[in-house]
Amino acid sequence: MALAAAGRVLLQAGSRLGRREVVDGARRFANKRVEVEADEAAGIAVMKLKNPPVNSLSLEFLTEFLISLEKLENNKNFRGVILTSERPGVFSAGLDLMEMYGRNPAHYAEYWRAVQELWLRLYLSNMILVCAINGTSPAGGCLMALTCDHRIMADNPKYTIGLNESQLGIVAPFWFKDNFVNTVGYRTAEHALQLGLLFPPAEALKLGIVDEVVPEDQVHSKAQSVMAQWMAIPDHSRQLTKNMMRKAMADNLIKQREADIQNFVSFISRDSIQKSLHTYLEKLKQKKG
Ligand SMILES: CCCCCCCCCCCCC/C=C/C(=O)SCCNC(=O)CCNC(=O)[C@H](O)C(C)(C)COP(=O)(O)OP(=O)(O)OC[C@H]1O[C@@H](n2cnc3c(N)ncnc32)[C@H](O)[C@@H]1OP(=O)(O)O
Repeated sequence: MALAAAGRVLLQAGSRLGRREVVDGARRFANKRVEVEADEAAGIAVMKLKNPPVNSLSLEFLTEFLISLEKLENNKNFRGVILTSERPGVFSAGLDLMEMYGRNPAHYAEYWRAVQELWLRLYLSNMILVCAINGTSPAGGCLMALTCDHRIMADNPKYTIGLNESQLGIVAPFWFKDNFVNTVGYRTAEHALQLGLLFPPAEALKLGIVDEVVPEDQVHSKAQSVMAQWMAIPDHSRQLTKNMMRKAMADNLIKQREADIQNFVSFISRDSIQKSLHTYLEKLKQKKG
């Protein structure tokens, strides 16, 4: 119920943005930041993140992504989604730092609600989600991948994945932490979260952050073959099992959603946290010059 209401708000936000949909033979639809190649006969869609330069999860991106996902969820012909980046090299740089820096409390609250919504929608999706991680994926990018049922990462040692929030002077919220703990186990999560570690593919595989590492040019074909394997399982039994495994964790956020937003707003508004973000943003800039 709460999810449906939030979804309506996002749809309204989407139309406020005035984005026009491009429909190409009903097989491909795109808004500015998300491209969907939808093969209705096969029941599979490929969702490509395309929010240059680094697929950061801005409020506009989150809104467009949620609208595209909802379209697929509402069409019962679609059973599986492959999530990937349109720009190989960066899967997603995570939450958009500019949405959390130098804004007002109302903006922080709106942004955080959308971040929660993305996580809940992906984590509780009835569809099979396969993540084709074709680039670096820190923090919120990693979280997005963690919501999927199966993760395949490109074997490129330049790419890393993990929850690096503590390196930015911020804290991974409890539901990021829970999702991570449920994936890699408590001790690994405790260690990695405190140090804000980012792992190259081989290490990520060893720790269970990803399920498979394959040569870069095989990420998409592998995602298709994994999807075929998952599609062979009857939907009702797979969905009931997924729900049984995930519901308690999602409910834990749903029941304290407003408190979580308030925590985020007061945490991110602190002068000390804004200073940390400023320092990190400067570091990103200096890296270039
Ligand atoms: C008492 C306890 C209470 C607890 C309460 C908890 C409350 C909750 C607290 C807050 C929780 C927040 C959780 C946050 C999650 C996140 O996801 S934070 C984001 C983390 N992301 C990163 O650290 C990645 C940073 N980026 C990079 O490392 C690199 O950009 C890259 C991804 C490796 C790509 O490198 P490259 O291709 O070389 O591109 P760049 O030149 O570095 O970047 C291009 C431009 O993009 C900008 N940019 C990069 N990342 C981001 C980003 N995440 N958001 C916004 N913008 C980004 C970068 O600055 C460049 O900009 P220009 O200089 O203007 O070109």
